[in-house]
Amino acid sequence: MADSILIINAGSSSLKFSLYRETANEFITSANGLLEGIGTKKPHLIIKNNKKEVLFEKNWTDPELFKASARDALFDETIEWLFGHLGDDKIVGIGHRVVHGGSEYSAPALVNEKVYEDLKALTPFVPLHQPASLSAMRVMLDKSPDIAQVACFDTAFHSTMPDYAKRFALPRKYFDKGVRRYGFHGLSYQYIVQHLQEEKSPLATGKLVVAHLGNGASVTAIENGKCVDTSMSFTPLDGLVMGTRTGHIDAAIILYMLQEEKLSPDEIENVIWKKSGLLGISDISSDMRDIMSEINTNGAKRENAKQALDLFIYRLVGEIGRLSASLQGIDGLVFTAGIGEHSPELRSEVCKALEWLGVRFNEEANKAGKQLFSTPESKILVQTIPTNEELIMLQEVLKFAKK
Ligand SMILES: Nc1ncnc2c1ncn2[C@@H]1O[C@H](COP(=O)(O)OP(=O)(O)O)[C@@H](O)[C@H]1O
Ligand SMILES: CC(=O)OP(=O)(O)O
Ligand SMILES: [Mg+2]
Repeated sequence: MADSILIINAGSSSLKFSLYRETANEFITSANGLLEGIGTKKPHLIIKNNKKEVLFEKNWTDPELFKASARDALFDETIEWLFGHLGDDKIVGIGHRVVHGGSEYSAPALVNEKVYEDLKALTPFVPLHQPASLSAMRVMLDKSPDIAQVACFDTAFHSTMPDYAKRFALPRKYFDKGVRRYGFHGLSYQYIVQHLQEEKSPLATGKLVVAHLGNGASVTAIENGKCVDTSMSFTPLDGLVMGTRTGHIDAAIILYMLQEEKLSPDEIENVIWKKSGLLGISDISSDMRDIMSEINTNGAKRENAKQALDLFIYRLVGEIGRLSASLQGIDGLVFTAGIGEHSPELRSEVCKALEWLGVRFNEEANKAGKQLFSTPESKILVQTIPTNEELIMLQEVLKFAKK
């Protein structure tokens, strides 16, 4: 019988989980699960062990389970499997990734009914992300009220931003109501800082920009391990071009959609969160791999794909420039998350566009996936570091776990 910790990362259409089992005083991954396609006709669950062997796989065919409202039912079945798999092992703590902690939660918090209600009140700020975390939390609170559950916030890392980086130029009352720049992907940024500290990298105490480029994408300016500014703001819609989100747009476009196109708030929400970004421009896909393959294979929509990629890079480079100015120069640039970790082509284009900043890099080292791929004459250290948001959550849960 061993202690286990469950880490849950609930997204708008997917849910990832990692189960860690204590072996010789260390928590080691024993299973990783991905429940995808929530709210579509293809809900799919796959669970693998730490050797990447498939432990369990399921496709659902009941149309009732194709609705977004079936999230809890699908999650329930996933948890059933997990509890069965545990055997005599005992879950001593659960970590939930919560995208928004508002102005009140700037550190991980033990979930109780009050915390749950506080987080629920933040739903209008993050309509696609918060309901998913809350639903996973509710299922687990009802199922296992005695297990310590810890909410780990994407916003927490950014609480050190100076006042001017937290404000919009709106009448004061909005700031007081919580309409502020918060920033997201904080668990990922925290991991990168921790990794640099463990490696005793000079970047751990220097000035750096970290680019978290996944389905959601953001860049953050960090000095001496603390956040100074970031590209996402009130919600994870702002900043860079993303898979399906607009990134920064002129706020008056929303008025145009509302007043001229007579779109409803729900329709506008759908356009700006789910139909824009790489998907909107390319008219092909939200996945960077599909965009690049369309360009490389000279597909029918090659020009669209090229425009999507060019804009993604242009806006990313521009934002790195802005953050470099806010830091008054940088010592390092780090790429992470799906695109950042796996696309040498993208990293290469970004680095070429940053030559003016003193970036020099070795293309072979970049292609080979070497962590450090800047050359000795580069003014800036350029690295690829695989992120590990789950590890940060595991560390937080261990502080609360009832063992
Ligand atoms: N080899 C690759 N080349 C380009 N992009 C990739 C590659 N592998 C993964 N990606 C991109 O990474 C994205 C997912 O990143 P990830 O960090 O897992 O996102 P999330 O956690 O938001 O789901 C995908 O949308 C895909 O575009
Ligand atoms: C905050 C955010 O955008 O998260 P994700 O990239 O998982 O959608
Ligand atoms: Mg992610």
